[in-house]
Order: sequence, then structure tokens, then C-alpha cells
Amino acid sequence: MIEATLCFPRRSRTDGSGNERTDEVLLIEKRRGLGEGWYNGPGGKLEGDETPRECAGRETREEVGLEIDPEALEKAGELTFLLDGEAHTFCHVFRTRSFAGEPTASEEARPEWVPVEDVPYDRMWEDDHLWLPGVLEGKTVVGEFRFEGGPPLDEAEFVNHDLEWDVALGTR
Ligand SMILES: Nc1nc2c([nH]c(=O)n2[C@H]2C[C@H](O)[C@@H](COP(=O)(O)OP(=O)(O)OP(=O)(O)O)O2)c(=O)[nH]1
Repeated sequence: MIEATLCFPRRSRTDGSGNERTDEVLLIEKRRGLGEGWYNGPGGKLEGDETPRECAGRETREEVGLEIDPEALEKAGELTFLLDGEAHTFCHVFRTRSFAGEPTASEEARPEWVPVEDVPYDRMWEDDHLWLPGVLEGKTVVGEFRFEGGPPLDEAEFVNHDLEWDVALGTR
């Protein structure tokens, strides 16, 4: 089974007059690989003996150039994606308001700050609207999502899911 991560950097912005506060999340438009053409958080597969939070920090740096201290990542979810009845990917989800630098595009990703109210769920993995809103509200989630008809996973059909909220997650 693949072990992977997703990272959702957050910021709050005030408009010029200082009245309107917008809560934003950094998404990427993925330019290649699994989920190409869709929006997602920065992230990817674990390499070597790195921990999930080290992986989330490294992928965010490689894909959009933000520097993130792995210890500053807050664990928000653990998602299992099953393909044709078999565990395909186990994905650790993190969020953080602590990072350095400005997002820049890479070969893999085009970054975009998006108001939390305007996340483009119609241009994302089909399951994301089920768990990402809660994650962006600060909840923790454990989920199982079943796909059929692949590989690859991103061409399979999303068939059903189980979700559990407000779960105490490990510290990895
Ligand atoms: N939001 C969301 N992300 C998903 C779903 N399924 C799934 O694998 N992912 C994530 C986990 C990983 O962060 C990412 C796939 O890994 P990746 O970006 O390394 O894949 P890739 O094929 O581009 O690999 P590589 O060439 O970069 O090594 O997609 C899903 O249903 N929703």
C-alpha cells in the first residue's frame, strides 16, 4: 500500500480597509501524475525512512516553495483509499498556519490561495467535499473511500465511504 500525505497551509487576510477578513487555504493545480488537472493540497508519497510530517513538509517545499517546520504541522486526518476492494493508499492529512516564503509554481504544481468558502470541489477528487470542509473547520477525521474500476485510482469510480469525526489521531 502507498503511504502519502496532504498539507493544507492556511492564512487570514484583511482587505485594504481592514474590515473584511478572508480565511484562505493554499491549493495546487496538479500538473502531472495522479490527479493531474485537479486541485488538491500539496503532498505526495513518503520517501525513504521519513515520517509523514517530514514528507508533508518536503512535498510542500518541492511543489510550491514554502518552508514548513514539520513539527508545526497539525494532524487533521487519516484517509484510506481502496481500489477494487484492496487498500491502495493511506494518506496523512495535515494543516498549518505556520510557514515561511511565498508560494511559487513548479513543474508539478501551480499554487493558488483560495477563500475557504470558494474551494472548487467540482475540480477536485470526488470524495474531497465529504472531508475537506470539516478539516478546514479544524476537525479531525478518519475516512475510508472505496473506488472501483481502476487502475489508475484517478480513473476509477468513487462508490462509497465511511467517515468518523473528532478522532484522536497519533502524533506521526
Ligand atoms: N485530495 C485527495 N487526494 C488524494 C486522493 N487520493 C489520493 O491518492 N490523493 C493524494 C495522495 C497524494 O498526496 C497524491 C498522489 O501522490 P503523488 O502526487 O505523489 O502522485 P504522483 O503520481 O504525482 O507521484 P510522483 O510522480 O510525484 O511520484 O494524491 C483523494 O481522493 N483526494
